[in-house]
Amino acid sequence: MKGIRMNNQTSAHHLHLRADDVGRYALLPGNPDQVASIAALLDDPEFVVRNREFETWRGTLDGETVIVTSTGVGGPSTALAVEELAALGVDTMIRVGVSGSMRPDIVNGELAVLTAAIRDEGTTRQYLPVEFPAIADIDVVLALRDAADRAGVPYRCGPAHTKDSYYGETEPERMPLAATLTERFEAWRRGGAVCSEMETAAVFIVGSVLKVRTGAVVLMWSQDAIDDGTAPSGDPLFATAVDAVRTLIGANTRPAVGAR
Ligand SMILES: O=P(O)(O)O[C@H]1O[C@H](CO)[C@@H](O)[C@H]1O
Ligand SMILES: O=c1cc[nH]c(=O)[nH]1
Repeated sequence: MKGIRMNNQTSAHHLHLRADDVGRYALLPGNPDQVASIAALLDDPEFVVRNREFETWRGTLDGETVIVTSTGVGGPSTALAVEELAALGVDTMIRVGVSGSMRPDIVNGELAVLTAAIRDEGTTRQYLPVEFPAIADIDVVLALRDAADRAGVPYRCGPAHTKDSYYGETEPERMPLAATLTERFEAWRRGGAVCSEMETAAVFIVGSVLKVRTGAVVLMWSQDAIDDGTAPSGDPLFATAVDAVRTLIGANTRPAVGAR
């Protein structure tokens, strides 16, 4: 397999997936515990394989194979998941995650359709200079926005803040760099970031480099919910992501930027 390490020439080094396990479409939650719940919305869901933080289930939508693979937390594991899936033939990937809202008016459980990501992390700097924007594919964004409309859930569209340190975001005052973290977070907020999370920049930048389509939809915890631990339901998030994949399958288009 070109470009990635394989185990005995058969399965991808980290995901343990083979080319005939996958189709063109993948949903990418961070959390392995969410994979089966998302796959349950596909036809004929079945467990495929698990290695490390990477659990994969497979099903179909309108006859097309769709896989659900967890990426784990953060850029490094997410980047290698995108790399291995792209090498196996997946050309459309949607992150399905959880985030903290960055605006006081956002209600616990609103969704965010992410159009871009602030690259406040380290992984993507090993792919492209920071001047290169981490942006989603336009067709994936529109499919997600239409799906959120159909789901009838409140949602925002805009950029995410992607970082490496969860506690640097949620408890910056504890960090030696407290003043810098707080000042930068306020700048992201004033620039229009809707939420903060840990994987989207890697999905978008590695997707750009590998010429695959990417997008992301995330559930937003309100600031109060982050403080008191009130988890919003994941059901509208999962339904929106799966509905968007159905739209993209129906359109049957391929990534617009270059053929691999
Ligand atoms: O629920 P997931 O997709 O893992 O997303 C969020 O949750 C984790 C932090 O608790 C980070 O991975 C962050 O991006
Ligand atoms: O505030 C939050 C909530 C979930 N995930 C994050 O990365 N940050």
